[in-house]
Amino acid sequence: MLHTLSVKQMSEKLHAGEITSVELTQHYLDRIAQFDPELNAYVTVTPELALQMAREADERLQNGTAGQLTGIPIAHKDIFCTDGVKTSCSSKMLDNFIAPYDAHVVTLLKKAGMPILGKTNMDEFAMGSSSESSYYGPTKNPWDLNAVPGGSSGGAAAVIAANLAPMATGTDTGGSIRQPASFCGITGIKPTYGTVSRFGIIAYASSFDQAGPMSRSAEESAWMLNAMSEFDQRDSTCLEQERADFAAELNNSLEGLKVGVPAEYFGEGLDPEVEKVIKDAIAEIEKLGATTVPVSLPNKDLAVPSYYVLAPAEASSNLSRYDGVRFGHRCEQPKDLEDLYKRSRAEGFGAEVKRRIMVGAYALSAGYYDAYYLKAQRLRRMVHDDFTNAFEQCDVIMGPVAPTPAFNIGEKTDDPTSMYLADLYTIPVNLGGFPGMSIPAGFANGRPVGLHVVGPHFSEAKLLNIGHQFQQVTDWHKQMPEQYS
Ligand SMILES: NC(=O)C[C@H](N)C(=O)O
Repeated sequence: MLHTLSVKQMSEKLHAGEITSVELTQHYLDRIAQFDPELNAYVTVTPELALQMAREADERLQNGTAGQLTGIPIAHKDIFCTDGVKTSCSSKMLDNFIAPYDAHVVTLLKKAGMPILGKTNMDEFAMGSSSESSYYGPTKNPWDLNAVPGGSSGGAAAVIAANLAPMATGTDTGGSIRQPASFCGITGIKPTYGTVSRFGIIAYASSFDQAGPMSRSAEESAWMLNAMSEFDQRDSTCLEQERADFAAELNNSLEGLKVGVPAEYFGEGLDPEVEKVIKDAIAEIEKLGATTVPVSLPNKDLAVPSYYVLAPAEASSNLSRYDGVRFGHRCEQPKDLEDLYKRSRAEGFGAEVKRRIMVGAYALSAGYYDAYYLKAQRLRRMVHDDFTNAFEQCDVIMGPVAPTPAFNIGEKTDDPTSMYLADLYTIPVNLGGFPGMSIPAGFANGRPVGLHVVGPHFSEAKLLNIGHQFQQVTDWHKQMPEQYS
């Protein structure tokens, strides 16, 4: 079965001429047609584009200009602008938006020769942790159709878990790559802020937004991150630095690695089964030569409140461009300009997006700025400093990605605060701009659990090295839900 091969095996077969990219791509398109109506992981499927790109990839494979990922199909989160293809951010607001250009990430992955299967479902404008706030309805978790896949990159995680794409792009503002990766039993890494260009990624909270790869294994994510990161002057926060090889350290030994274990990540609210999976995974890493040291992240509890002032504040500004005039949803027969703005926005945005715009606009309003926004910025610095202090005693920090395995569809939709707390361990990492990775580490109540590995700025290669070594001695990343294997 083609879809059960690793990307490495697919690549070898493509290069050896044993399979063609057209065959591989068609195989995934057939699976999408068969399984996606139930999972709802794709917002748009692009068969003609996929096959056209697959034919081009086959030419490159034949004429010797193909790279490692040439011919491997990919799915893009519907937050990445894709030239000529609907880019909705899972919002009614952009339901009619055909992007006129590619995001830089999309350009780079096109250059790598990866045929685009389609665009994946997500929480509307990336605001959520369950992919339930999508205008197109919730995505289901392939491991259990009653469960959410996590969010906001829930569609991306689900397509990999269900073998409806071997690789996918995601974005992570407060946990949106790592938490769905954990919930769906796949690997995902959020790189250091500034590693991947944000050009052409629909902006949510610009000082946090960062794109990254999602795949089955750490090795595959390393290859994909190599292909998608390159300095881009169109994003002023994109780091101008020498291009790193994120796969360079994959085979290094973990002998002597110092793993920081923060007590605060194992406290109240952590599901005991998740705790056991994480402790067992850390023990496995110790067997590979690592040692653990207790570290402290005393300001952990300030992270969620700080984020939920700053992210909505940035969002209220970023989303002001959707006014029914330039692009996006426009209401029918407006009475006047004010009516046009009001009704277009009222009709185009869903409840969670409206909630955040209101919170953000309030936090930024005259007289409240110091009390909320400025204070939240100070907390952000304190959370950042917790990590830099901890990294003086250890190389990386490990803990759970989320306090629970995937929850049920509908379980948290009426309680935003409990939804926000699903990102309790991931958000602090975004506040500091650090890289963080989720790797499959086991199951709790039959649902996947990810191990969270966080490192200092620019330590992606080390994180992927840890992931790869762990995946040499475990097979959690190879497990597939029975009906999709
Ligand atoms: N976008 C993200 O990283 C997800 C986060 N749960 C949020 O709603 O902001």
